[in-house]
Parts: sequence; C-alpha cells; structure tokens
Amino acid sequence: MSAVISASGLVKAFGATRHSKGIVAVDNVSFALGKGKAIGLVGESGSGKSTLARMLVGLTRPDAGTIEIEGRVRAWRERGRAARLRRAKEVQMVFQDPYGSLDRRLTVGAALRDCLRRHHTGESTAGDLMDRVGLASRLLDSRPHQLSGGQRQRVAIAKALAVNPSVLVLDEATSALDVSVQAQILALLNEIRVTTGVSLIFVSHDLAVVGEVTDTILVMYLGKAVEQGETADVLRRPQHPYTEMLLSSAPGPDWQPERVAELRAAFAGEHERVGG
Ligand SMILES: Nc1ncnc2c1ncn2[C@@H]1O[C@H](COP(=O)(O)OP(=O)(O)OP(=O)(O)O)[C@@H](O)[C@H]1O
Repeated sequence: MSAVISASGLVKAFGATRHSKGIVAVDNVSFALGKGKAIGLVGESGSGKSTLARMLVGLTRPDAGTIEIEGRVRAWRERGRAARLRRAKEVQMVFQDPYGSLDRRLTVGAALRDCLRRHHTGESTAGDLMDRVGLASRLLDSRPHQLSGGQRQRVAIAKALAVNPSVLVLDEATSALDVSVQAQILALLNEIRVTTGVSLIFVSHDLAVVGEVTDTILVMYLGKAVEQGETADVLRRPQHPYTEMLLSSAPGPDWQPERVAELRAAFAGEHERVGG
C-alpha cells in the first residue's frame, strides 16, 4: 500500500523540564493510511488522540518522529503563507463544535467563497460544495446560528472540502449530534470518501461509531498505540484488554457493566506493573 499519510515514531510531551518528562501525550505512535481509506483513532479522554490529530494537521509540532504526506516529509521549519496553504491542502480538520471553525458573522456562502478564493480550488462553486454535502443552496444566505447542528457540521465539511485536501481529520465530529443525525453525517463522509478518494481519520472515544466507517483502527491508551489492526478483527477479536474494555463500555445489547468494571481494574493493574 502506498500511503497518502504516514506517521513514524511520533512523540509529543507537555511541560517537560530537565528533571521530568512531563506529560507524554503521544508516545512513539506510527501508522500509515492509503488513498481513500479510513482509520479510527480511538481511546478515552486524555489518551492523546487530539494531540496526535493536531500534529497530523500541522497545528502542533512533534518532539520526535516524522509525518509523510503524499511522499513528502513535513518540514516544520517552513513558515509563511505558502507553507500554510500547502499544509491546508494536505490535511483538513473538522471539529466537534463547528462554531469553532465557522465565523458567526459570515453567511455560509461568504465563508465557502472565501475558502475557494484563498485556495484557488479549480472550478468548484459554493453551490457545488453545498450539493456535495447534501445542503440546499438556499442555505447559502444563512448564518451558522440559523442552522441545525447537523447542517452546521455539513457546512464545516464543505469548507474542508473546498480546499480539496488529501486527508480529512474528523475530531469527534459527530459526537455532539443526535444518533440519527450522526448516522447521516457518517454516511455522507463515507460517500465523499468513495467519490473523491479523500482519506479519512476519525478521532473518537466511541469504538462502535468508528467501527461502522473505518478500514483500520488504532487504539490509544496514555499516549501509546496499544492495538492496531483491521477494524473487523479489532472489534471481533480485540488483542488488548484495554480495547476489550472500550468495546464493553459501549452500551449495546451485550453490555455488561460488571465486566467493564472488572476489565478496568485488570487493565489498571497491568498498566501499573508495566509502568512501574
Ligand atoms: N496544550 C497542552 N498542555 C498541557 N497538557 C496537554 C496539552 N494538550 C494535551 N495535554 C495533555 O496531554 C494528554 C492527552 O491529551 P489529548 O487531548 O491529546 O487526549 P484526548 O484523547 O484527545 O482526550 P480528549 O478526548 O479529552 O481531548 C492529557 O493528559 C492532556 O491533559
């Protein structure tokens, strides 16, 4: 598989001093993702998923390791507008709260046209982008607060697509939505992946959601990738007790709260032994 994006030995620590390593948010994580493929980065709060995602997008510089996109190693020294625009074309990110990426004062149309202009992306119009994310073009005159949560997230996806990126990172992008809206957005993302060949990275605490839409899964715990594999294998035969715990904590027909508590205790014990 020739990878569209690959990470090798990524490390990021916060608050390190001469005497302490600080918090190692991402600890030697590697993975590769092919064109048009989808990977899920899963783990509980604090496991390092967002820090990893921020490094992939270019918002946070790793302490060690490399990121290669379309065969080109990301050079962190490069600053300025050209480097920023190139990084934007490489990887786009959609956040949980679309208010974070949408200007409240701009209409949807103005925001999309602004993106298209800045990135000189071919022939697409704001109307085309609306079409691609399943929104009626009459909403081009709306402002973010006039839209539903699902519509706002569609606009955030349209803005990301305006740049025509190789990779789209979705950081808990459907977590705040109702289950049925969540399913619609996931279906939309899957369709976009098939039609455009964009590669998708789903960052989520929810293994069940990620399981629906990914080819592979990387499970993170305390900054480390504790398990990585084909989605079907990871869901059916988890190799690591932490993955098993994440799977059992997703409330479903087979949910057993006692088993979750048991696994959590067992895993904490194991981790102490490894860590100590
Ligand atoms: N800017 C920062 N300064 C200091 N510590 C940070 C910073 N960003 C993240 N951390 C720490 O790094 C660890 C990993 O955080 P991160 O946000 O990447 O995890 P996460 O899995 O995405 O969790 P969440 O879903 O809650 O965002 C946590 O212990 C967090 O407190």
